[in-house]
Amino acid sequence: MRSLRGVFGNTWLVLPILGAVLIGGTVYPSLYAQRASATSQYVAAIPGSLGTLGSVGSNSLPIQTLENVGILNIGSVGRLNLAGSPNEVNVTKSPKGTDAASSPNHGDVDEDKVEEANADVARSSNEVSVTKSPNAKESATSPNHGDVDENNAERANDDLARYSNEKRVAMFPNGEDMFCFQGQCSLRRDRESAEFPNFFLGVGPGRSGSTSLISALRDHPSVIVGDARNLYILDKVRECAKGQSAYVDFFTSDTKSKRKTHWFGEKTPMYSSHRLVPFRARAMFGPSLKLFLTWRNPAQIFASRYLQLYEESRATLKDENFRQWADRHLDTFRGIAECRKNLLQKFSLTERMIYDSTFTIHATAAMEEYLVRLCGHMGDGPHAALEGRGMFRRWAHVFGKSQVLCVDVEDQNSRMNWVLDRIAAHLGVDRKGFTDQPSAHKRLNASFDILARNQMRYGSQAVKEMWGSIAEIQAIDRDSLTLEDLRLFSELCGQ
Ligand SMILES: Nc1ncnc2c1ncn2[C@@H]1O[C@H](COP(=O)(O)OS(=O)(=O)O)[C@@H](OP(=O)(O)O)[C@H]1O
Repeated sequence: MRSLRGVFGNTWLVLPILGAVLIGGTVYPSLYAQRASATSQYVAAIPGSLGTLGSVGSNSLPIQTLENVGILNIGSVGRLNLAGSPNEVNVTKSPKGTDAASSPNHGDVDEDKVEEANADVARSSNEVSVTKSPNAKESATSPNHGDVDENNAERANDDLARYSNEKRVAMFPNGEDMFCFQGQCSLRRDRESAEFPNFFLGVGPGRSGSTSLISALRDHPSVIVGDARNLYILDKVRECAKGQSAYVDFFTSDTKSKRKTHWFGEKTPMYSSHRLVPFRARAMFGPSLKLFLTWRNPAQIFASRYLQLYEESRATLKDENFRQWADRHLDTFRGIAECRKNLLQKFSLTERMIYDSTFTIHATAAMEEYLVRLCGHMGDGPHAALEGRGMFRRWAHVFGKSQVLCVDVEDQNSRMNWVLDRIAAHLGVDRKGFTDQPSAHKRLNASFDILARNQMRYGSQAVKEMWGSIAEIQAIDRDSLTLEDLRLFSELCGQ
């Protein structure tokens, strides 16, 4: 198995770090001090854990533990010499540079929330500012796009190194790991101390049937769904910092004792597009979190979204026809993808490699934080659909396949009782608690026809172009898939 060191081929960097840590941090005192301070964070986060965690901050960690806690692996990521790279990091702009560069994260819905989430990412990232591009006004608003100059690359490299040492994983004596991300550490799977010992999240893209899934879940007597429809917790650093207590206000009517026997959960489509959410969720709930990933053909998602905006929030469409609207988001998507690709190339990595089984989740988290800081992420739930079935790989990497259940909207449509069987098995709840539901048997691509009629207001050319956009969106998913992705998709979706 390739380790990160193997991937980067910089074993020589690891040895001094290991030496320094083992002799008590004399050569790399800051590394050691940071690790010790991270220990106090764990202690603060976990009531009653002082005794068990004391050893994490001691001066005599065995090598095995250092490997396990990720310090060596992550340390090696942090030491990569991005700043000293002979080639400057140039983020290629998408063809329609202005739109794409201005806002990697903009979405059509709830711009406030999206902006807040962006600001959170920027704040949490020590604000690596980017060199202003010719579209200065708009680029400047985004921490994430544009050309990255050498100083900033150097600062980013420092940030990555700091991240690597501060936000770690600790090992409990019994071999259980605890994952920390941005100061938030997962609690032990100790039912007494966790606010929500049994928690699930709906993390599928918007317009993929997430509301009907959550309604079915809400129906079960052992399942309690958050008060509001979309809770927007994990896309905000501020909320994540509260740990599981961030959720308490949304479940006001339910007592703490009920939380030990019932499943609690929420769905927020934004979680599918925010690249850091899987890591935050892992830190907040630990490895036992259950996930529901609703899936729908990305082109259908786009058609459904456009029509929803047309009905509910026409102003955000700025009178764009479907082609113009879709192009705007395709440009943003491609701009982000290009930016990530260029940065990853500096490390001789690809998207696929950082979600490969040879990468620890801690190393993937460090890399994602860095990429999100410089390149941004899609800012609206439905737009995550452009990532296509690759999204299954990301969630399975962070939680393991057994924690992720795919719910394809086509199955909700044609065999809902089969879907309910699977949901009950996934949560381990009594199947009889779900009311049998007739399948909807809606015409699933109805949105395309409705969209075509809608586009007539822009003329027949707009209808023709609409089909071009739809083909492009479908091609992104199709062309990026490997056999392995397809296998994972079939396995998780039960197909
Ligand atoms: N059972 C079943 N069969 C077929 N289609 C279904 C089903 N349940 C939900 N849907 C369709 O899913 C779309 C809404 O998805 P979401 O609930 O995820 O939307 S939202 O992001 O929360 O607003 C919306 O799609 P469109 O009708 O194409 O707009 C719903 O009709």
